[in-house]
Amino acid sequence: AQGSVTASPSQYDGEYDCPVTVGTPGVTLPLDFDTGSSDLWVFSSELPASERSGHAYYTSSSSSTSKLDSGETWDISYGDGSGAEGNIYIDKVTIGGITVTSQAVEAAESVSSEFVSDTSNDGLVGFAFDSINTASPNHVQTWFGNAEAQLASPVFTANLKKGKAGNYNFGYIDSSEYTGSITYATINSANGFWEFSASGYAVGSGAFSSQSIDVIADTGTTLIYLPAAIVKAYYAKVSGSSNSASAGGYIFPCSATLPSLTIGIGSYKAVVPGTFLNYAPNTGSTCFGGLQSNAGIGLSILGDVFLKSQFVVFNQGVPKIGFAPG
Ligand SMILES: Cc1ccc(-c2noc([C@H]3C[C@@H](O)CN3)n2)cc1F
Repeated sequence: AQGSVTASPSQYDGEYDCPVTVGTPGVTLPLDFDTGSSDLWVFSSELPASERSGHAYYTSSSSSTSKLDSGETWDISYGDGSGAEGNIYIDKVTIGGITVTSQAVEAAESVSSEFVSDTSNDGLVGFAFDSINTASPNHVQTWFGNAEAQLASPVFTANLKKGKAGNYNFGYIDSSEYTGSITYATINSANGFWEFSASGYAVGSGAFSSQSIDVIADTGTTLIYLPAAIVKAYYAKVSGSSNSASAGGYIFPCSATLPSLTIGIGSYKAVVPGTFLNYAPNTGSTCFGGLQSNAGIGLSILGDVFLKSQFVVFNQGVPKIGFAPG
């Protein structure tokens, strides 16, 4: 089997949500696909009504194929401090025409305020490695982990776009979605992430600095977070920029012309256009950067601002990750 699903950006490309059908009869929910976590969870009828407002949700008792995964609970926290928790049902989950008949569906009994107010999604699908799934006392498998048996190849691809719909494909690589050739990096999955070493960076037309940068590819993170020294070197080329405590990061005049950012993957030079690095308006005539410091995060993240400039192959078989111009 192979499948494809549309990925729709929320405002400012804050996240990319995809339709996922759960249960029988199916309820279709927009879920945030997140290669930085490994829980599939949904808003559910078990939430207080106040926390469900503005959201669609899964009602296990209305699904003829739902079965309680007795004794199992989940409790997840995300990088921004948001989180959710609840219990678990086994039910059918279809994405892009591919059905997993016995998927662990983590039903939310409580969600943090960030999720209540983010009405773009009704939950998340984690595409990282099973080791960081939060189900307890036993891990449950990711949807992709369960779907792999149906796929010709243990791969999914991300073809995210700036300001318009893109897609995720499962089980195949569509050569019409990229140009040139795909360059792969070996993945170290010891921490449960799609983690690899980038080979360096360049700012605009400046010299490429060869250095190993430990990064994760995370579709659930909006921006790019790199070591402070690299970020400082980037904004040194943006007149009027400053690292603003009140804004929570680097800002600059919205009229600024931003240089591109090149990230090395092996010998491949992945270029993020300067326009992608003006993320969104801040206050007044200042704008907020798509590249920010990883200080306090503990690792560097290639989030959507980077990923939407590339075609990305996530190969869980090896594991390895591949990049080509999108
Ligand atoms: C309201 C809301 C908050 C956070 C997230 C979120 N999803 O993925 C991630 C990153 C950070 C890391 O934890 C794993 N990937 N963050 C999504 C939301 F809809």
